[in-house]
Amino acid sequence: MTRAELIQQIKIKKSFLCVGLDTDITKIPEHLLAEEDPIYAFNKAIIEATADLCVAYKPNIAFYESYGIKGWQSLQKTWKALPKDCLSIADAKRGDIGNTSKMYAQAFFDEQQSGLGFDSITIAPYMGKDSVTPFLDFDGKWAIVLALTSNEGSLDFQNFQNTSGLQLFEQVIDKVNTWGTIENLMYVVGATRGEGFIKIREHAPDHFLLVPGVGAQGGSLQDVCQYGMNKDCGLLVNSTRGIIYASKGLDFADRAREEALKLQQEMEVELINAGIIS
Ligand SMILES: O=c1ccn([C@@H]2O[C@H](COP(=O)(O)O)[C@@H](O)[C@H]2O)c(=O)[nH]1
Repeated sequence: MTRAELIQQIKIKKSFLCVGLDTDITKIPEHLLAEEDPIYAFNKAIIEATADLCVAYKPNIAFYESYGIKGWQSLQKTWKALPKDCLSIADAKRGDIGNTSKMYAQAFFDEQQSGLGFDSITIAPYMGKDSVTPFLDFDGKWAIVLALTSNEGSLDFQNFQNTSGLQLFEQVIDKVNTWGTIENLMYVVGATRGEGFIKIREHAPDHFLLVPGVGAQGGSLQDVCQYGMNKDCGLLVNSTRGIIYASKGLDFADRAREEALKLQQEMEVELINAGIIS
């Protein structure tokens, strides 16, 4: 999916919601455990219940690879069930020396080789240029690079200042910007970082940001929009547990839809206030 197509979907759906698919078999409704592939059955129901309300889906790969071969099969079926008008994000946080990163990129992008053809993948940039650029060599695909994450531990390194007063996440963005473009690079910025978005936008005014941390982690959608939205919206705001685990009963998909709808409605207001839609 291109940047222009993503912006178009945001305008059509009046939403910049990304639904996380971190499917934990211990948290899904009991009646699904009788299914041949309970994880896929759960994901399919969530996708069908939310597809018109979101512009992206983000399976976190840990929740699939932890089940070995069966988990990868659930992931593949889930990826195939994702609507074509939504950006598919493999939240895999990969990155290694160049020839290994190339294999990771093939694993998630090259459908002919691996059976998976995600639109984008999250990348940990710690190993530098050769660990990131193999993901940028795939036409039409996106690398979503960790910049300022939502977790407590983000403060361990990401805020370190150099002698010019620039924090590490600012230096990361400045450097990574030189490897790609706003057409194939996004950054991860946690919704819990509020005013941190001001600095992020100084360094990446036009890039899309993938923003996890609303819902279960307590980040504020309003703050994210106030400090992080740009003229094209420039945001994909993710919620996972707050949507997919809204109920453990027979009504789980309906309750997931209700939670997604609440976020979509708040997003519509933000898009109208910013003059992006009318
Ligand atoms: O900084 C980051 C980067 C990634 N994540 C991932 O996003 C989702 C958040 O799930 P919630 O249930 O909505 O909290 C999850 O897959 C994380 O691994 C993040 O939270 N923060």
